[in-house]
Amino acid sequence: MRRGDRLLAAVAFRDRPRLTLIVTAALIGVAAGLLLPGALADAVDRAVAGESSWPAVAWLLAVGAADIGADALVLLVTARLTASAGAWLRRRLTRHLVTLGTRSRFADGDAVSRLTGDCATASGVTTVLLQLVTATALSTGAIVLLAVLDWRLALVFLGSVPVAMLLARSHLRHTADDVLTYQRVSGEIAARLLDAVRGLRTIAATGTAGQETRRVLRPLPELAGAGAGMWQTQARMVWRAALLLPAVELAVLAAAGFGVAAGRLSVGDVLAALGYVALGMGLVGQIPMLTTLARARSCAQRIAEVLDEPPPHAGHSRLRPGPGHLELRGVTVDGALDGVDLTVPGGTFLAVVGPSGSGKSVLVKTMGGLVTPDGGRVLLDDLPIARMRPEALRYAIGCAFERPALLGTTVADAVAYGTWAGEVAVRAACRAAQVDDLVVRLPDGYRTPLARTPLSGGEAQRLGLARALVRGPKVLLLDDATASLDTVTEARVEDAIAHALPGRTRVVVTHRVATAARADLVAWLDGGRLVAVAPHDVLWERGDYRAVFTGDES
Ligand SMILES: Nc1ncnc2c1ncn2[C@@H]1O[C@H](COP(=O)(O)OP(=O)(O)OP(=O)(O)O)[C@@H](O)[C@H]1O
Repeated sequence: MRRGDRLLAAVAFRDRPRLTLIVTAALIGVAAGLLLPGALADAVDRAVAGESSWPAVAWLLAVGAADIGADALVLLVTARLTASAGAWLRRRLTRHLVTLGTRSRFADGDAVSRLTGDCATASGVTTVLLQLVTATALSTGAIVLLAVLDWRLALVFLGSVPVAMLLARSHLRHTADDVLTYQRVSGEIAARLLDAVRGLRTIAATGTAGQETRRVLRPLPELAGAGAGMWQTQARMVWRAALLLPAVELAVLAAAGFGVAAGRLSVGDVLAALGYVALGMGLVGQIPMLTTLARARSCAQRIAEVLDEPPPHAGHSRLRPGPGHLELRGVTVDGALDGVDLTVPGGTFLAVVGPSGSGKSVLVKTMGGLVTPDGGRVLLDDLPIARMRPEALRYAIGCAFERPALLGTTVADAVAYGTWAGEVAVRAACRAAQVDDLVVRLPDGYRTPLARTPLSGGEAQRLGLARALVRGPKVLLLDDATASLDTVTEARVEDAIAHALPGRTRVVVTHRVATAARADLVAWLDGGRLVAVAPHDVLWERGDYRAVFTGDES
């Protein structure tokens, strides 16, 4: 069984009480539907014979009411079931995507389209299956009842079955490719759109709105082609089915006419036979539902693809007491780092320097457990960080980035993000990050919504820094996290951090010579390899080290 089909089965069977209610109501609906033609025939025959038809009419009304009531109940409950299934799928997918984090191989827009469109379509599977199963039960029951009425009529009706099967086969064959193409291209357009939205500033600055619109919509003809293909197949199916029904009705009616002439059938029986034919042909009318089922299956497969991505291995060890001693042993990240051995004693201020693309960011992300090395290990106080509980790791190692994403509703939320930090701790962190003055001047201070807080690059960086400090980590990793600050503010931030979190290990990626000069040690990277680890003054003797900052080896 495909993984997507197993997911659909889980969607269909997850709410057993509601499903039981729907199946019961559907069974009542099917029974009532099958009884209806017989009840009608009985009422008509009694009326034609001049007998009292009240009991038959009452029965007919009761069966009709049961049919309508059951259908209404099925509709109501399946709507709720579909809504809760959609929410369940979205919760699972969101949780998994967030857990995968930067390891996710799915483009953002593609992930969004799976989360919105695919979840919505897949969650409708119960309705689709129910309609198909109900139609099959009604058709089968109708053929049996037709045979009970007169086996000749059933034989005439069964003549239409091969035609109906051919219709279904041709329908499925034509829609399968279109369905897959439609889903794939929708994801592609969503991914392109998300890139464009992220780059709106650049698009405005470069005056490329038209060009970008064309780029986003380039796959549109393919999407339109697949969409039109699906509709054409659907339309073809509908008119073929619409031709088949009267043809079969006419054939059965003719056969029933002979039955009446031969005295085997009454007028009411002819009416009943026509009712059974309509019910029997109901399955043909449901053939387009096979397209919906195919779409639900391919959507579920796309969701399952994400859920099948193995989440990062989560360790179980608690934090080991220690000064924040970091050690990298033979750390290799394919394409970025090549067997890096580095020891950062607890409490050290380490600057990481090197030319652009030398692997500085990847190095600190590996130290923080944000990038899993392809080889080697990172140890914090002699414990591999891969074995640490994720929540312990996040409190032990604080990370701040060059372009922090500030998450949360208010400024205070953004700083306390992911912690239980109260107002006092949030303010202390903001003071250390030299951003408290700015926040208290906002209209509602720390309660100002982020959406109403226009921030410069440096201000956002300082809030990102405060978010790392609020956890009181024993290791602080700053990946160009103060690059937008002027050198005076940057030095003030460094002093304030040293004062607020004394004795903590700090690893700072920097392009500034002044920062490297203030550090206890400098790790110099080039081409993913560690060139040297030494105090700045010692390294400054070397022309190639000076060239990292000045571009001039003399
Ligand atoms: N998670 C990753 N896995 C593998 N390679 C990566 C990863 N992230 C970045 N790279 C690659 O590693 C190389 C070094 O990137 P990195 O961002 O570490 O450079 P950097 O020294 O910080 O550069 P800059 O000073 O310009 O910010 C780049 O070629 C980049 O494409």
